[in-house]
Amino acid sequence: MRAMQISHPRHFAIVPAAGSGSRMAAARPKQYLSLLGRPLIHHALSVLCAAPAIDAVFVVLSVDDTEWATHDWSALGPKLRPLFCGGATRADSVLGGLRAIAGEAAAGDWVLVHDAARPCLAPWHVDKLVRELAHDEVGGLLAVPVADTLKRADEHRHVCETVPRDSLWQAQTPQMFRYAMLRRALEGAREVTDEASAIEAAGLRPRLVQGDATNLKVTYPLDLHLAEWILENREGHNA
Ligand SMILES: Nc1ccn([C@@H]2O[C@H](COP(=O)(O)OP(=O)(O)OP(=O)(O)O)[C@@H](O)[C@H]2O)c(=O)n1
Ligand SMILES: C[C@](O)(CO)[C@H](O)COP(=O)(O)O
Repeated sequence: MRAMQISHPRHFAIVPAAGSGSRMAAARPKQYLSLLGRPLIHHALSVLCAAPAIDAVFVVLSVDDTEWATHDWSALGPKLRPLFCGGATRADSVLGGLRAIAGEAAAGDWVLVHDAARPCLAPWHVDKLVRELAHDEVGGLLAVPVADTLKRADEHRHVCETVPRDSLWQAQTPQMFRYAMLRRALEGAREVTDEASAIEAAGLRPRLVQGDATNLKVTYPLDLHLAEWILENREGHNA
């Protein structure tokens, strides 16, 4: 690891893409499902590679991934770097990616972790996150305020409580933290479903940067149709 860079940190994207997509129940991992004629993962990678603020985009693939090599990624340019070091969980995959780039990342460089399964990432999402967190001591994440009334269910799916939604947000990605801080946090907290949780477990408070609902995660089959609609109807149609 190099010395802390305070003045001009670089920005690296890490895209965990080593999941199996079990909830999608498709014949192949969801990151490779076709979305507007391209692998689903291609859409977010395209935005990240084109973002002026981002210096390199590391895709964390499963160790035995055989599909990556069957696609042509050349249109995305030289920033794109596959790493075959995915782990058993999302957190393991992200940590594997952080370890793999230890030789080139400095402690103070920013890392933006973005799910391969969020294909509707837009350039303005990245710009807003990077701009709003540029001078933040901790970092943070894109998120949207909860809009629905929330119910807690018992084991029979009867409502046992209405949970006040004030100050509740839904976490999205990218989640942006300093390299050394994020690596240390994930080394210490592996049972987490996002990077911010690891940072919180380390006693810090990530900042919430308001995104929007178009940056959805493709989890179930219906989400694929929603993603397609969003990309097709987005102003400027950057799909
Ligand atoms: N061992 C894992 C598990 C997940 N991911 C990645 O983390 C992101 C978010 O995870 P999720 O939506 O849960 O994807 P899957 O684990 O593939 O889906 P499921 O939970 O339905 O199996 C995805 O881009 C996925 O590829 C990963 O890199 N390594
Ligand atoms: C990181 C994330 O996308 C934020 O909403 C989410 O936590 C991933 O969770 P999953 O259970 O791995 O889908």
